Amino acid sequence: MAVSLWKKIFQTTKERILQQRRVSLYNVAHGYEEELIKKKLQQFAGGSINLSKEDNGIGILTLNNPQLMNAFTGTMMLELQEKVAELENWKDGKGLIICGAGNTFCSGSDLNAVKAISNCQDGMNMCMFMQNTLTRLMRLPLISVALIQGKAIGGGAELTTACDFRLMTPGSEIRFVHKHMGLVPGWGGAARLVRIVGSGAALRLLSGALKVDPERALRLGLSEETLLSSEESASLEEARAWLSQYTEGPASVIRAVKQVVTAGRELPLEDALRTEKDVFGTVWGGPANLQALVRRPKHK
Ligand SMILES: CC[C@@H](C(=O)O)C(=O)SCCNC(=O)CCNC(=O)[C@H](O)C(C)(C)COP(=O)(O)OP(=O)(O)OC[C@H]1O[C@@H](n2cnc3c(N)ncnc32)[C@H](O)[C@@H]1OP(=O)(O)O
Repeated sequence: MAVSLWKKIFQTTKERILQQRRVSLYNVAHGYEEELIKKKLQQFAGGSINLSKEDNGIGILTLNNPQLMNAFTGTMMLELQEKVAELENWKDGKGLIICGAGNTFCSGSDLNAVKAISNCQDGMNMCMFMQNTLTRLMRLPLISVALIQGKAIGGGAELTTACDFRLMTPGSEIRFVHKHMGLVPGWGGAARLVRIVGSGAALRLLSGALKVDPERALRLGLSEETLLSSEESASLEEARAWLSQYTEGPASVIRAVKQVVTAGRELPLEDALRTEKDVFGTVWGGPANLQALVRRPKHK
């Protein structure tokens, strides 16, 4: 009886949480025309988004367009959406590291593509497309890290704010250059930056288009740690080691932890409490909990 009740709660909760996640930020009611912008973005090819899902539950998502400092072409934006959907369905996933090829992070939108979609309709549709995708990325039930090597510029800086944490290598830089492009962030970077560093610091970084080096990022709370190495593979190994401190344990529990924190961060208190109760119901009396009750670990 108890087991079947637990299973019913688990299934209902899982469906509700999944449903919440699948409701996009923008839809036709907002004038968003996804098929139109996907067709347009398809015209701007180049580069790729590579995803490696490892047995330890850590995914490595690589922005791969090093000739253009990993600038996002149209097809890379489409591939990012595909990879986020794949990660939403990766039940064993616990963590995610986002990095760029060629020892640099990302220099934002491909300016060649930006020129061709500079009209209002295409620009707004691209903005909503990327906000939908980065919001889904942010809400993945995985602990995500942006590994910033080299430059994270414009939309690249915005992408870092869609991750739970940022790690920077010596000499790397985050810079919201939008002002110099006659823009403001369009991929949700401003809204997320305010929540990370506060409105005062966000206003200074955006209005000054300030270069944020690792030391300034640490002071602002924008970066968790400055890694020791600036070498590409060594810094990735450091990032894996850093993330593994937080992803050790059953995937069901790590994913539940991210879900309750996402609820606490985004929902009004009473909704967050109800979501926490629902997520609690998916782990209480579950395999990991029952095994721990047998083991009786000492938390010294
Ligand atoms: C809504 C759009 C907005 C957003 O998404 O919010 C944006 O992101 S708009 C784009 C904002 N990004 C930029 O303006 C970055 C422009 N690039 C640079 O400032 C510099 O390239 C750099 C990133 C600081 C690196 O400088 P450096 O190390 O000196 O390399 P190069 O400048 O020589 O770059 C190598 C090569 O790559 C090309 N490149 C770099 N960034 C882009 C880009 N965003 N789009 C297209 N191409 C880019 C650069 O032109 C060089 O190519 P070649 O000239 O052919 O050698």
